[in-house]
Amino acid sequence: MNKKHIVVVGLGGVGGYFGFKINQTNETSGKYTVSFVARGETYKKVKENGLTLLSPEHSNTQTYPNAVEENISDIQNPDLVLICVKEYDLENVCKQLLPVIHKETILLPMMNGADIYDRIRKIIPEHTVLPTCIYVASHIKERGIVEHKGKAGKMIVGRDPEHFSAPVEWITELLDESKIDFDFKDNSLTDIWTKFIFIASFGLVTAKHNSSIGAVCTDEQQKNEATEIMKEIKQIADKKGIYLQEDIIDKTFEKASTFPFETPTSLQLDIHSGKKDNELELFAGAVLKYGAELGIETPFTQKIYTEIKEK
Ligand SMILES: NC(=O)C1=CN([C@@H]2O[C@H](COP(=O)(O)OP(=O)(O)OC[C@H]3O[C@@H](n4cnc5c(N)ncnc54)[C@H](OP(=O)(O)O)[C@@H]3O)[C@@H](O)[C@H]2O)C=CC1
Ligand SMILES: CC(C)(CO)C(=O)C(=O)O
Repeated sequence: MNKKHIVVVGLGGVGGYFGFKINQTNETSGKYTVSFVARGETYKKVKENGLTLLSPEHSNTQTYPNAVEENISDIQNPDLVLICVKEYDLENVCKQLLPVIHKETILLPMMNGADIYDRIRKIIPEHTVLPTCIYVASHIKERGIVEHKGKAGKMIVGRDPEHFSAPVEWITELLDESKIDFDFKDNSLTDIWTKFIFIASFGLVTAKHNSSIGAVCTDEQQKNEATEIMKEIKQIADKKGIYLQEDIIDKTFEKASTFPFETPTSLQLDIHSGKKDNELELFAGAVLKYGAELGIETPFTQKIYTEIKEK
């Protein structure tokens, strides 16, 4: 039997952490074929030196996949594609994947955001897409070198609602063998939206004020702004039939208060470091789009979206 071909697209914080784990296990077992897709400087570095992960979980920091590709078009017969890019690269990646995937290829987006499944579906309508929620704290230290801090990363992977019976057992086996902490659920949407309500509200408010998670929990104005954004997201989830706890807003503040006071959010860091791209559309754009589609007013998200855009 042919080995399953696993492709990791994007070797940043997420792809560099989870892709490393899958590949390092496979270097010993040889059970799968693993390819990494990276671009520019990252491609050159990983092709030359392998992928480096600095993490308390791995004493051997290097891993070398079966192939490193610079272009998605060079991938052949992928069985599983881990999409590990920021939201602003998603459509571009999906358009390039469409001609290289085969009928049975499964797509596993490892990204934040409530609308990722819908956005992939628009470009890739037929294939199995497993909606997934990711928890990890990892970032690019240098091209080809990813640093992971804190708790072990975790994935909550769900069945595709449109391909509920797609054979995914081999994927859970792969994650198990790779010693990745994961839950597999029939429906992962509650997990995805529970994380979304947190990162969207805290991301937007910290980005507006260049503050911190602690400041959003304690400053009256910031707390109020985050609360109003969460209310809008809760209404959207309700209308979409996605279950969120009734006291999700209190629960979200409780969770946020367990973070060190000064913790920044990724959206805030991206906006205030003047990076060319950021995930504002992922956090606010999605709320505005769903609000308009479902006839739900989203004035607080609209206001903060405009304020951040004007920065
Ligand atoms: N990092 C974290 O701790 C967490 C991140 N997330 C979410 O996960 C998603 C991924 O984030 P993260 O890994 O941090 O992002 P990064 O920016 O660290 O990594 C994304 C990588 O994808 C690469 N990439 C983009 N397009 C292509 C392409 N066409 N071909 C090859 N490589 C490509 C980028 O390349 P280049 O460098 O050239 O731009 C970059 O290296 C986001 O939605 C984020 O919000 C969720 C939980 C935690
Ligand atoms: C947990 C949190 C909100 C802070 O780092 C995050 O994951 C993010 O900003 O993307």
